[in-house]
Amino acid sequence: MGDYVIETHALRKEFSSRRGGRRVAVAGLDLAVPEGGVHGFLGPNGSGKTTTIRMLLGLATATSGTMRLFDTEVPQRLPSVIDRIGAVVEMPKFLPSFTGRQNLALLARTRDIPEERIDAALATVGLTGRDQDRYRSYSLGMKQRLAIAATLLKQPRLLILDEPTNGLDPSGIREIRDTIRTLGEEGVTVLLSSHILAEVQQICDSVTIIGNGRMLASGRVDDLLHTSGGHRVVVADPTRAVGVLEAAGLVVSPDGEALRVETEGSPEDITRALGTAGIWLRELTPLRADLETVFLELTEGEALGRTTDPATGASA
Ligand SMILES: Nc1ncnc2c1ncn2[C@@H]1O[C@H](COP(=O)(O)OP(=O)(O)OP(=O)(O)O)[C@@H](O)[C@H]1O
Repeated sequence: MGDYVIETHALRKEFSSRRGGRRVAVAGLDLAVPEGGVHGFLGPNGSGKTTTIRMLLGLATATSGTMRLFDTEVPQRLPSVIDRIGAVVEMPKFLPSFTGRQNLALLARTRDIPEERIDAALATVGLTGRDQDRYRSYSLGMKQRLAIAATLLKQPRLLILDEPTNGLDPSGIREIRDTIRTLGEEGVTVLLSSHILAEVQQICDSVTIIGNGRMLASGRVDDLLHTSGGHRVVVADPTRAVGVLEAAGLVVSPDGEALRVETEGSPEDITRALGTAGIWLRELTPLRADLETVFLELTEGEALGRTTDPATGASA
């Protein structure tokens, strides 16, 4: 305890379904988010990310389980830690005819926050220079960054962002990514939920991958990617090489002009087998699995949502 900014234990959330059964949105989730850096909270659509975030923020009631933020039990003691937490769960309502800066100034005044913080917040999200434009002229990405700037006014130690890149074009995604990376480097702990791995892989230090409300994997991105993705092999005679490699007990598949030797084969196994048969390598390249591949393997076959029969409790 104490090393994690967010901890949940056996967290569960059930909704009543229209058929009178129960829909299990979060099914016994143990989440542990270390302090500092960017933590990806990843899972397919409907896997329970938003529901978990809403429970952490006291916006939804857990059916059972426990949650701690900054080592403090929530929702019971949420008021004592809420000042340290910023969250963008849905787009806040800004005044369209006000500029970005005026919107922030209004928020600062109503929340009794020194207006001097506005410049820093705008700079962190990369809106300096566009702050005098009216909100209604902002692109979706700029609106999203202004929403983040608004939460930065209270200088949070934990920032929770629910799918901040949803609906953005590639340049908008890049801008949000840069903003989040900056925050992580400044020592803020960022919980970043997403269902698109490729978007977040570069900026996450650690991740939790969920499916159907359950944890499928968690840890440092480097460790999750450690599993080799096999090897690419190029030889003059691939047909003969396939026979030789398979005879050595390796799993081989064609990969364009090359061959792909699956994860079990070490570089030594491959070179030994081919060399013994007088086949000389032109190329041997380790294939590094990316987070998207790990994610797809883990979430493959995960049905979205789950309903239990009210009488038997069995999954339907
Ligand atoms: N208010 C609600 N009433 C009934 N069911 C709900 C409610 N909110 C969420 N659910 C269900 O709970 C499950 C998890 O939804 P949730 O929104 O938490 O997933 P998510 O991982 O955030 O998905 P997305 O990436 O699409 O936002 C889904 O099956 C959803 O339909």
